[in-house]
Amino acid sequence: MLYPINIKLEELEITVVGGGKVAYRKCKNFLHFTKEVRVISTDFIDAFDELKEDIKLIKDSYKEKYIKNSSVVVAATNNRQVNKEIGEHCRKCGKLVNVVDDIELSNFTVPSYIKKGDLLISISTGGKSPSLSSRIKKELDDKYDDSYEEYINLLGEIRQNVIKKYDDMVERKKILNSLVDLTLEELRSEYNKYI
Ligand SMILES: C[C@@]1(CC(=O)O)c2cc3[nH]c(cc4nc(cc5[nH]c(cc(n2)[C@H]1CCC(=O)O)[C@@](C)(CC(=O)O)[C@@H]5CCC(=O)O)C(CC(=O)O)=C4CCC(=O)O)c(CCC(=O)O)c3CC(=O)O
Ligand SMILES: NC(=O)C1=CN([C@@H]2O[C@H](COP(=O)(O)OP(=O)(O)OC[C@H]3O[C@@H](n4cnc5c(N)ncnc54)[C@H](O)[C@@H]3O)[C@@H](O)[C@H]2O)C=CC1
Repeated sequence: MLYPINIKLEELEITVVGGGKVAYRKCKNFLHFTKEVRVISTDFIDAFDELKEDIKLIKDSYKEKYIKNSSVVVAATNNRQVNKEIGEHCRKCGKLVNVVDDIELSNFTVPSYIKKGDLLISISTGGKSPSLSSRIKKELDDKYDDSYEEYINLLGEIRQNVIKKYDDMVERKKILNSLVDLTLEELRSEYNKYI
């Protein structure tokens, strides 16, 4: 069973090996959370053109030297043997590695997720059904709409003030717990009470 963590990617070198549909999806996801991704592949699908500002493309077949300084690696070629070699090498070096055709060799996987401002909900099935992860994501996307971005920003601002104003932990917790019962409209109108 894999442990969920939220990780700061900006400080890490990320390399995706492969230039097909799966590699493209992984790159796009990374770029929601960091500024630059390196991609090594013998060929790239055209979709990579739209990412070219934010990715560093290296057109070559995989070589160990390309991932020497990478902390996060995705093995996404269509060659099982190459993916396996990357996975085994990374595991030996203590790198984080996602082998897209071998969950056993991976020490991380990529969940489905929705992101509304700072709200992040991720879904995984332990590799049993990526299609189900994707389905659940669509269901949650309807429930947690774009208004959550503002809602969470308001909650965050109010929380900082409540922490400053109330020293009593019990009272503080009671207020913070009750704020999430309010709708966005209610929160907007109660905002001044706390600021
Ligand atoms: C283990 C994992 C490793 C990893 O890649 O991280 C993995 C592995 C594999 N996926 C395969 C197939 C498909 N993957 C998708 C889609 C997604 N796959 C994603 C994650 C994961 N996929 C990780 C586990 C996640 C979990 O625990 O649920 C998502 C969530 C995130 C992302 O990749 O961005 C993204 C949904 C994005 C979204 O909508 O949000 C679809 C759907 C489609 O394309 O329509 C299909 C075809 C239908 C099907 O198989 O269900 C195959 C078989 C390939 C073959 O047939 O040979 C393997 C290899 C194997 O199973 O060994
Ligand atoms: N984890 C996931 O979400 C999913 C995983 N898969 C698996 O992912 C693999 C890749 O799928 P696609 O992207 O659709 O394949 P694809 O055929 O579109 O792309 C494969 C890419 O790998 C590159 N490549 C091949 N050998 C290479 C090497 N030695 N060095 C560098 N680059 C190399 C090719 O140039 C090509 O760009 C499939 O084998 C499949 O088993 C498939 C669907 C979903």
